[in-house]
Amino acid sequence: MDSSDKLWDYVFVGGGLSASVVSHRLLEHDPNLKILIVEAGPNVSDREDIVWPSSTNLIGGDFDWKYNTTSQANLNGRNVSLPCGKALGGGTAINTNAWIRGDKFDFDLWGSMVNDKRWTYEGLLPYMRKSERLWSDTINTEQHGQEGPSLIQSVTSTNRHFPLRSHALQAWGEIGIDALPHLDGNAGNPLGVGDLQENKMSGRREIASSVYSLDGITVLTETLVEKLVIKETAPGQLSAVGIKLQNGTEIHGREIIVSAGAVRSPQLLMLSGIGPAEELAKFNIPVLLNNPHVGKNFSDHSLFYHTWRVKDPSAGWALGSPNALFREPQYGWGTPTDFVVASDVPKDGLIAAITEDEGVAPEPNHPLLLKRTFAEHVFGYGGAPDGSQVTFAVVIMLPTSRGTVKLASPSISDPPLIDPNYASTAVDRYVLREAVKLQIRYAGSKETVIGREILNGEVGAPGFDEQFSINSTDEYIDARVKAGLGSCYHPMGSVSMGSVVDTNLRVKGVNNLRVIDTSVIPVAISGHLQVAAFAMAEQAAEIIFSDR
Ligand SMILES: Cc1cc2nc3c(=O)[nH]c(=O)nc-3n(C[C@H](O)[C@H](O)[C@H](O)COP(=O)(O)OP(=O)(O)OC[C@H]3O[C@@H](n4cnc5c(N)ncnc54)[C@H](O)[C@@H]3O)c2cc1C
Repeated sequence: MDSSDKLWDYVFVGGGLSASVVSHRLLEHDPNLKILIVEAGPNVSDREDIVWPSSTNLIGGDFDWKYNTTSQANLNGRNVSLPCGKALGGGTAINTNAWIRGDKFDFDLWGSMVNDKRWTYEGLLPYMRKSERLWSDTINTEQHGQEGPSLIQSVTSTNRHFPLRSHALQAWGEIGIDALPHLDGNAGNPLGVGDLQENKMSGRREIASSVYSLDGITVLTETLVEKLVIKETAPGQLSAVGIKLQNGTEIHGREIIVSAGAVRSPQLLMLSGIGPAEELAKFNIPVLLNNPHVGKNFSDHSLFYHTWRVKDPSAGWALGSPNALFREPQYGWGTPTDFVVASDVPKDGLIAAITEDEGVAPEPNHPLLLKRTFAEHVFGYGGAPDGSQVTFAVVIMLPTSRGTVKLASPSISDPPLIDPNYASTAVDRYVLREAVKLQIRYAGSKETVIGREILNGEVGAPGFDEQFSINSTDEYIDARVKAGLGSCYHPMGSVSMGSVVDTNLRVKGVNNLRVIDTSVIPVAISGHLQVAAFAMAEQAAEIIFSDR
């Protein structure tokens, strides 16, 4: 088949999560549509090292773009590794499968920012439900779907009953964080303790391009799109008419949909002449549309790990210990933890941090002062091969730091310059410090059963002589965070709705061109982006269809 012969109805640039959902739904609406997806990576849906539990070919493997950020000023100048999926299904081919929706408030802020109710929580809820098939038909039924393509398992539905589960729950309660109703963190208010949920079927990976079948859609894999073909179709009227592949082939379509992810979508727009004029001028790219917002407003959730010693490894608390329980296969079916825990931060310190960032004290109705999810905590049982350690991860869920995606060269062969600008605000540094302090109270104080009975101090980190303890100073915690903070693999916001695309996901100023992926999300979402991305793509398909 020569894909350059036809006039396609829809041409997708990138065959990741969003493209899989939108293209599948479009064809479902109208089976006569001619749809093409061009994806840089291969189809990995049958590879055992991808779909089976305990796969190791994920981060840093064959289907990871293996990006690095620019030197991060607030992280000792480190270049931070930022993995992204390079395969049909995109991130869902290598991601960790955590199914975490986030806070209702974040979506409502998105909707109010762009003045369109479709992007509020209530507006997206039908699509969150449409995308999922929850294992339970009794938990929060008005919040969850039962018929969607993505099967959602939980740590309890898969019978992973870790030996520390009741201790872990008790310990959170002892420091003031209570269990959520039905232990369900995916009902709009995740503040509290919820069971881990994952888009997996008994451990088997649910790649978006498999669960949303692409039968009937033409897919070119291992093919890089170099740029979009944009023409002046009438005086002052720009229209996307096709794409150009790296091998020089031009392909034409009635509508072009860029779904290359939050790192590559802004790059493709800029290489095609849409972006900040001064950026394009650096590489002699003719400016078709000067939009200074392309590549701005970029953010990522960040992740910090620390490890704690188990007092008595022979007690069999952690993976790797001789505990026979862990030989049961289901313990390899997902992340070894019981709970995903979401917390707010103390507001006094937050007010000081906002004042430092914004130059004035915040009004009482400042959005950050509401009770919201700022941090997420995951206490994990896979710390050491002999079961002698457990891990603690904190994720900064509501970053206020904003960075950029800029061109490194005029060639698609070079990844762009990726600068999430981690921990550049006083708010983010404060949240990190407070979240780590909470975890130290949980793991290293007499306040909790875990600190009293199970653990025996923190392991520490290379280059530091002391370990975390309840006596750790702010300076020490900050230094550890600077040395250890990494990406949580959730780039977003670089082609923002409102400033680059409209609320129908059309690129402002160019006909027949949309962007649909996490780059359009204009605010930080305190979920792990998959849920938001699936719901956004489900809604996008309906918007496209009703625009026809
Ligand atoms: C290691 C890792 C772990 C993660 N863990 C989780 C998790 O546990 N829970 C969660 O909710 N989210 C997780 N995520 C994030 C989630 O997978 C992403 O947010 C999601 O996949 C984004 O969807 P998207 O459609 O925006 O882009 P993607 O799914 O990334 O798709 C973009 C596609 O475009 C292709 N592409 C890019 N440029 C070109 C080009 N020039 N030509 C052709 N094709 C191109 C890419 O190869 C890719 O396939 C994780 C991500 C990673 C990488």
